[in-house]
Amino acid sequence: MAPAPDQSPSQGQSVNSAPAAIELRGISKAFGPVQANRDISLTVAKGTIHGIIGENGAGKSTLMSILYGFYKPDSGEILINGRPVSIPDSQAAIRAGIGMVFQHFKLVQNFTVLENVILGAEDGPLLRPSLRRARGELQRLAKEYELNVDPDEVIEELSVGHQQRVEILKALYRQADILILDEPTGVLTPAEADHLFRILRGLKEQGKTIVLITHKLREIMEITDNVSVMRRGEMVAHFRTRETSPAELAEAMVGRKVLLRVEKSPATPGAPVLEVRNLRLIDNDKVERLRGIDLNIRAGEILGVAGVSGNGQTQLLELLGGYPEPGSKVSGEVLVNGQSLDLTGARSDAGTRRKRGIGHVPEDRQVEGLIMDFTAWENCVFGYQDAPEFSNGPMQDRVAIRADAAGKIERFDIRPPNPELAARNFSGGNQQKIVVAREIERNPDLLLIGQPTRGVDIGAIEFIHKRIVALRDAGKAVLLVSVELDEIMSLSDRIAVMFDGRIMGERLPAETTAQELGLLMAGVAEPPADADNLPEAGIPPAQKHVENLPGEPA
Ligand SMILES: Nc1ncnc2c1ncn2[C@@H]1O[C@H](COP(=O)(O)OP(=O)(O)OP(=O)(O)O)[C@@H](O)[C@H]1O
Repeated sequence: MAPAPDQSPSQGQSVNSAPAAIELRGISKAFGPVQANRDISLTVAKGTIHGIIGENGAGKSTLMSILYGFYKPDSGEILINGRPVSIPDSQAAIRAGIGMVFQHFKLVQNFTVLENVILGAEDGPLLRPSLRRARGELQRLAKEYELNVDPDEVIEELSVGHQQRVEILKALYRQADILILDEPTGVLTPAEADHLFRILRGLKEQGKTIVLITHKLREIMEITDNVSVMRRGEMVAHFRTRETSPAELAEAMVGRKVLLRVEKSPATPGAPVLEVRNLRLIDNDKVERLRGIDLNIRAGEILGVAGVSGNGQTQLLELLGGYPEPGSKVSGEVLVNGQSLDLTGARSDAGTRRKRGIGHVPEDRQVEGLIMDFTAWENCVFGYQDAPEFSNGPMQDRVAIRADAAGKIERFDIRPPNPELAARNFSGGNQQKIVVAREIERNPDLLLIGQPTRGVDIGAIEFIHKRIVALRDAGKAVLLVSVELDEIMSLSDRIAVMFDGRIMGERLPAETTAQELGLLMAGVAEPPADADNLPEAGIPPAQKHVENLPGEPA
């Protein structure tokens, strides 16, 4: 492994030797038998952006939750600006100048931006004079840090990127000097992520200290000053970012060399497995999400669907997988192995799809992929519990199901390897591995897989990619939806780009570039002559409300 640069006081302190913004000494925390943090020390210099990386379940979120007063450490000390502090709850964290932006936002959806920002803040909620002051302060902060949001907008009307800005504003309004962000870009479009990074740089220039948890080494290299690496509950290395490389960081995280690209031979496509003709869908809000999709996937082929989220990919996957939004209207034709797939009738459910050999890794593992209160072994079989190998006459064969789950946990290195643990007690990446293991190991003829590596660490990404390629090599068809262009480019045999409910074009990975795909993702089929005037993001145009599918009486 690469030598771990020291974390002697000089590394953790700023040039003028002011005390470090954060110093953790000997922090330990166990959840039952799981030692989530073991004797962790960490120094974060004032006015820097400090990355924390590590495999899924390494203990990153636990450590930051301790710093934010969510968990009480079993032992250890926390110093903020050189002074020992006790942080029994998040109010104490806020008093110590610490703010946190979680992976799953904690905003009240039917409150306005302003109400959310002042909710629970010191000067009491919703008092008239204070509301006026709060509005002024919010507008000042929003302007200063480029966090444009309308104070009167209701949260549920905002995009995810804007909701995240509200979370940041909430922390700044509480005068946070230290801001912790847990995987902040997982849910953002590329343009939103760029904007977030500009905001973070601005905050740093104002002297704020930022701790960033991320699995994306590109982000670490782009924005952090220092980076610390956790492995299996321990802090194993610290680096100055400009002195390290993605390969070195990957190795420090996983403890072995990691391939940062996918190795695969050219595809040898066979008979058509999925044929989609003129597929249209109007959702419950009467927005036309799919506007005539045509695509084919053959056996032994991976079709990657690229696009900025919100352009219909979710509806496409959900509809094919048997989870369309209730009340949506659908037309068109889908054939799987030459046989028509019921799109709206009694056999359009996920269970019937699975019996037809369609595996589905949904984009949102917590809502559609897992039952969070059920154990890992139950989740490993969820949807396939009626299969003959899991039945003992009319009863479920729990011995067989548990044995099957134990195999999946071992092969996919799901940690901790405890089949009795409820899904909600696994880290995000390990939850993802449970869903992927369940669906891939059924060896489906057609695998629908959405955001397969969201929140997944670099070693597990390598493994999941290998398994997807192996499925293809075994003659199966894969429909891959991902907002990660790198993932689409390296895994796909063909790439279809979706924009505003349509396929903008298809390309072969070897014959296209990220720039060309980016233009298609922004809705531009031909590069404009005026290259300076390229659109930035693939946000679909204002959504038109429609009532009827073509051919239906108005
Ligand atoms: N409330 C809890 N109860 C039981 N175990 C928990 C709890 N919270 C975390 N753990 C366990 O502690 C370990 C560390 O989890 P943590 O969420 O801190 O990891 P992480 O590094 O943030 O992972 P990821 O990158 O997947 O989000 C994991 O093994 C996890 O299963």
